[in-house]
Amino acid sequence: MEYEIRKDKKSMAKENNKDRILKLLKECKNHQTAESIAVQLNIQRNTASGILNELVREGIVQKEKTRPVIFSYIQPEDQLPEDPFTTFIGADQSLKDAVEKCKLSAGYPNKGMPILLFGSSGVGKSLLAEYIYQYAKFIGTIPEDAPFVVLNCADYANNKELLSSVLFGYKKGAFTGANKDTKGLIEEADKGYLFLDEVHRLSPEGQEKLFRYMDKGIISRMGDSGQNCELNVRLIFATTEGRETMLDTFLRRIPVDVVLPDFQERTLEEKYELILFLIHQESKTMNTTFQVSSNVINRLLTFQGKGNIGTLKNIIRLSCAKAYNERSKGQEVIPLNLSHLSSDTLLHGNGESIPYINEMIEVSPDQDAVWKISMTEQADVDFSEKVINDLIQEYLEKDISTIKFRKIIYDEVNRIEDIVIDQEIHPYVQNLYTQAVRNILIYLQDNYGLKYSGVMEMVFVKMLYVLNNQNKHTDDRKYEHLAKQLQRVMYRYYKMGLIFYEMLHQAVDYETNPWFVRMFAMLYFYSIARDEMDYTNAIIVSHGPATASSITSTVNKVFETYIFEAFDMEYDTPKKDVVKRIKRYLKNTNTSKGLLIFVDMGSLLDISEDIKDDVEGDLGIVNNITTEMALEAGELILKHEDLQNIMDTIIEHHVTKKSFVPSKQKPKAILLCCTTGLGTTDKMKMLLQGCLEGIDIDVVEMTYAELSTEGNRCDVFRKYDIQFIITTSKLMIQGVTTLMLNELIDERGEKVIYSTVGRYCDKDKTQRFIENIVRSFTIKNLIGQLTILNPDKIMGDVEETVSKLEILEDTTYSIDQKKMLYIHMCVMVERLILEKGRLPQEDMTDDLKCRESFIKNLKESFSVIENKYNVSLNEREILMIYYLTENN
Ligand SMILES: Nc1ncnc2c1ncn2[C@@H]1O[C@H](COP(=O)(O)OP(=O)(O)OP(=O)(O)O)[C@@H](O)[C@H]1O
Repeated sequence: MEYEIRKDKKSMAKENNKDRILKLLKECKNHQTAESIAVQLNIQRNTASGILNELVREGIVQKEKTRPVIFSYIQPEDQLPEDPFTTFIGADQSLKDAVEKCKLSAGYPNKGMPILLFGSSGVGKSLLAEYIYQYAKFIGTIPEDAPFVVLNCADYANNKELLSSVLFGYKKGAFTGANKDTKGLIEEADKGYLFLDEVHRLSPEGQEKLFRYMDKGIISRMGDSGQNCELNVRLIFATTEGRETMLDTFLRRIPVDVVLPDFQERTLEEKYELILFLIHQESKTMNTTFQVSSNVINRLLTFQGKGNIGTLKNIIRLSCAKAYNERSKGQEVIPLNLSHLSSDTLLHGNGESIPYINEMIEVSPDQDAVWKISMTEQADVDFSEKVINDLIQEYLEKDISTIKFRKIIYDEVNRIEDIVIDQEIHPYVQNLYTQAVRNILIYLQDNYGLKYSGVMEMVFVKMLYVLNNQNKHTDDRKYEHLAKQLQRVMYRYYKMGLIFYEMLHQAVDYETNPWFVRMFAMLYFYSIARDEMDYTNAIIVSHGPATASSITSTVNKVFETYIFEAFDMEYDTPKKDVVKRIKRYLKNTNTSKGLLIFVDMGSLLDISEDIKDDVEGDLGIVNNITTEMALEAGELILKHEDLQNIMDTIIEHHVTKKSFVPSKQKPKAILLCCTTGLGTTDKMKMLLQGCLEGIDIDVVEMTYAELSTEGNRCDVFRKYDIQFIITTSKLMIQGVTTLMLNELIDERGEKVIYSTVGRYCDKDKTQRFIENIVRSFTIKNLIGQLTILNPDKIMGDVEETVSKLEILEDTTYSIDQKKMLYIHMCVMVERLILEKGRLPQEDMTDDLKCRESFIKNLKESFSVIENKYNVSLNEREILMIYYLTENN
């Protein structure tokens, strides 16, 4: 209750401020800035700015983009009616291009330009058709009273004659029962719009008649071939089928087509807006306020089922009705939570990739545009391509110093920061992005020494919001080109930009402008990092896949800045290649304060001869690098000691400290996590242990349920230094790499093993470990090891079951999904035969109730195995299989 009261006060205060601002603007003749209004009314500047922008959107106030921006009241006679598309959700996001095309089509004179809308069922084709019609009225290409006629060709699919007569009309006597001349719908639509839905159902003769109209503007009624009637009808077509099912002659006549993406492909903000919009509609219908739990929103955001927005609308209707029915007498605010969603929806949305937000959202009938996320006018962000291009050129040609280079980048990044910083973000989206961005920044802090800051977090959150809502599409290729150029100059930051984007993509499915996001991240990190110009440059050259990088990441993290650069070398890299790499690095580096190189082999000490001419200041090389040495050097570098002193101190300390014993370390382990079935992890553990020949690493196991809920808070992370996790279902644990079982034998598995186990194991042992894995973890071998059944036979039967299931479910599983299904089902059959470890029945039944068709299909495809092995599936087993077909 306290929450509601607080919220009410807040919205009341907002209303109050809105009135006050409007009053002030009406009264004063001069233009006002957000700042001047804030001062006069004694309110926060960003509150004033938020409200002003809202008034701009409502068309009551206008804004001039001077610096600073000024606002003024628009006299009512000057206020324009609003473009109908402003209320079409997605018009400024994923449907932006589509809407532009619709506007073009509607704005075209005379018969307009016929337009064809493609999209799956329920994506909003009919709604968009109506919007096109409204827009044409709005811009005056059709009169206010123009008709809008809809015909769904599917309704007459079985009677093509009837369809033709409904569409084109008929003459008396044209067929039995035609007892008077009758107008067709196309005539009814004269001077307006005709919307033909499911147009692929129209017969070839019907299409011919349409072509005639489209080419010549005339039609003839059925049975009246002699007489033509001239019409002025604008056409909109829609189809759920692909382009390939339409006649070429038809497609040729339609200059504009539009594809509406599925719900799953919409931006996060757009999905959120759609959901809240639909709840708001229910709230208006029932005249009731709903208090929506964030769980509900999360589930709906990740809804994966068929039928798109149409289905979502039904789900929301049903849920609201259920919640409404359960209300107690006199209850004014009705909670809407997971218990109101159908179990089918619960299965189809998992909320997994969306960071968890614990917040209630109140939707009441009288709230105006409650769903609207874009609260301020969207800013356009863009890097000045020319500035950065010229800058890189100059820098590469050594015409400008690093300081100047950094300064210009700093200014450019600041310019963008200025644009985004006063964007007001919808709290829900803000929370989502903040969670994701925070995790990434902490990861970068832990691994690359990039100091986390709240301001940095806020800038990123706002920048992402702006990009996602940006009105214009930035040209990705432009950024690709810029980023590639910059990569040469600042590859460390390029790497961070890349990590930033990849992690963000995983966390919130972020897709818009990937290159821009990388660029911005890279430049931002670069611009706020400490000025490396002042320090001696320091690099570590070491053999082994990640020896140098592991030392540098420790040191950089301790000092919270990027002091050391790592050069990881293959064991057999020849000296001349080492020299080449260092020279390449030196080419773009200012070394006036000297260069310190740590190496791991005495033989590298004499590379000084090869590189001394490339270094401006002193050059020092020290052998036998250890983390302690690097830490000590890092400290001295930050104290601006000169290179000679740094070297003397290190050599003095570390020659005598040769026997330094590091603190006791946790045992290393690989963590196995399995949903496949009880006992499977045990066998996999043995298999993996067998591969580890002479490598001192434990293999530990955990259940998926515990690991996925507790994450890295699980005890196992306290006891062991977990190298990586092998899992059979998707899993993300902060700070630890996870490998899907099927990735273990891929290139990725090899990379992960090299960067973990390879760090402290010699090359031969690591290589042997990988080879053992590749040999042991083939599907056939796994099944042979995990079960006592004949692997060929059971695999054959399972393969048959899975392909039959694919046919019945009318789907194709990915190769990875299939691999997992094969392993799981084989192990399951054995479990069932032995009647041990049968998964418990309880709790899960509810979830399956609405999956009747899947249950039926699975049982049917499984019947071969059922009969042959005399086993049967309980509901929990079915659910496990269902999850594998859905989630991977
Ligand atoms: N952008 C949107 N904003 C608000 N509601 C929407 C939007 N898009 C779709 N809807 C709602 O979703 C439902 C389904 O949309 P619509 O009937 O237009 O889809 P369709 O593509 O024509 O589907 P079908 O091919 O099954 O006829 C409608 O109730 C519509 O109001």
